Amino acid sequence: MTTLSTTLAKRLEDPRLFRQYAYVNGKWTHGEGGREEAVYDPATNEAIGHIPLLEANQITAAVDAAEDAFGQWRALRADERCERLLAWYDLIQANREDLATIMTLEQGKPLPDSRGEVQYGASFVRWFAEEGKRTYGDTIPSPIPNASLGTLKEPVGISAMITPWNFPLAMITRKAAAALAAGCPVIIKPANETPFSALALAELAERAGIPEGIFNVVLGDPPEVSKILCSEPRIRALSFTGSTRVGRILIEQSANTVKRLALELGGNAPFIVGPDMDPKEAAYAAVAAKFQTAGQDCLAANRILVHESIHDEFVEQFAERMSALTVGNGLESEIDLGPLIHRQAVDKAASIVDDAVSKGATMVAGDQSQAPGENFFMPVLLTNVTANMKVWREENFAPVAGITKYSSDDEVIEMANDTEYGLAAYIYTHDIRRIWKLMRALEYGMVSVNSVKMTGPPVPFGGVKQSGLGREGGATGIDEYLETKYYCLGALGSVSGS
Ligand SMILES: NC(=O)c1ccc[n+]([C@@H]2O[C@H](COP(=O)([O-])OP(=O)(O)OC[C@H]3O[C@@H](n4cnc5c(N)ncnc54)[C@H](O)[C@@H]3O)[C@@H](O)[C@H]2O)c1
Ligand SMILES: N[C@@H](CC=O)C(=O)O
Repeated sequence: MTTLSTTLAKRLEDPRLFRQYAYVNGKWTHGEGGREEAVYDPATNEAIGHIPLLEANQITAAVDAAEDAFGQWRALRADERCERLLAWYDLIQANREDLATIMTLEQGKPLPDSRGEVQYGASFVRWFAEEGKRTYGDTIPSPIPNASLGTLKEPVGISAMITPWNFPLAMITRKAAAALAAGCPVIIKPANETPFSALALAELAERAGIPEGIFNVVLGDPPEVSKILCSEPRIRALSFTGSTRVGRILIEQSANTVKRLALELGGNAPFIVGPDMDPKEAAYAAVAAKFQTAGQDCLAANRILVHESIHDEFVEQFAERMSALTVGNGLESEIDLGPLIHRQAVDKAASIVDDAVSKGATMVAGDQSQAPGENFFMPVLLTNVTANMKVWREENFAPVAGITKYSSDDEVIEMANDTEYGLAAYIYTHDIRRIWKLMRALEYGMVSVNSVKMTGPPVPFGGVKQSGLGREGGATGIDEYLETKYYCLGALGSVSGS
């Protein structure tokens, strides 16, 4: 196994947070078959470390460990699990600068954004630590004589989590904290592009006193590992965040074991600007909603739909604001957009732009000769975007903004819903009737009105249509990891009120 890369060694206050092993049953584990994979800093293409690719029997060993540990963990009182989770939360906070550095090195996002994600990720741990104490069952008025009926909430069992590279920490904590609080052991398979944030979380979970076997991070060839996790009958729940393409594969692979599935999949968010809006205010908001994480965000404004009466002024303001965005290595200061995750993402972005231009879109800005490195993509602004273009149909996951004109509310509703996706939508207008009409008509799991920011621990995060199943966070996020057990206590004698 390679030693710490010099870049990381120099930058971390606590180098033990940088682990190049899987974490199974409380032990740092190498691959028994000797296979490993390099992890690269997308800004420089420098290898920052290596991860082992585990063999099938090692993944099964993680399930064995989780099975052995489950009984003790579920038997803890909810407030005892809460204490462990709060200790984990405190450790994440105490190490936030190192966690942010690791994230920027493996993911590329600017350091202030990484700090924001660490904070965001930690907030789910605190939220679910508390929610675990409120997993109430019900009392049911009995239709059966002399019986008492009700429900208990019980942990679903071993829960597997497969997570993406764009939010390498928060997409783990939003799932794992809920499962742990509910009393479930977790087996996490992070994206191979960004494993080190997950492994740092494992190190901190161990320090927080989360017992061996309860928090596992497995690494390997993604299709190989996912297939084992999906077909393993002892794993009762699978929570996945990633593309709709892979989500569909996991649904199929989980069919034989009839797992509980929570799927947070792709988005294709419309950003609707009403005729009453100040074009500058709306354009600045649209730039913020489009370019976070260099456009590699499931909530990114993928299709910007602007009323014809303010379209030209909006485009002008958008272009001006966009031209002020700085692109560079996320470790440097004053950077707005880091690199894309790898070269294939750059090629995909370029092909989406080429497709749009070949079908009649106008490229207002986006000179790629200015890109500061191989994996960077300069922000692009396209106008005259139409529904036959990839930039409309696909989640572009890149800093490519496409603007389309519309003329009426009914037209924009139809345009916005013209997609298989249904994660998030933005509406910018101050007209209350329009707000209400659009909000009700949009086929999306989340609608944000006059606000770019829409997420946080109390929010039921999730999509409709092919953007997923279930909700993460909020008052119901923990339910993904709980079973409802109904009970009927009969022959109680005549108890008044039973
Ligand atoms: N809805 C949400 O909350 C949310 C949040 C973040 C990202 N996303 C989505 O994630 C996608 C981007 O992330 P990504 O590129 O990492 O997604 P991805 O689907 O390629 O990968 C996600 C995870 O699946 C694994 N994987 C990849 N191929 C696999 C296969 N054939 N079989 C099994 N597992 C496989 C990856 O290793 C990774 O761990 C976007 O579509 C984005 O919208 C959604
Ligand atoms: N930005 C999302 C993650 C999607 O990529 C979130 O806030 O959870």
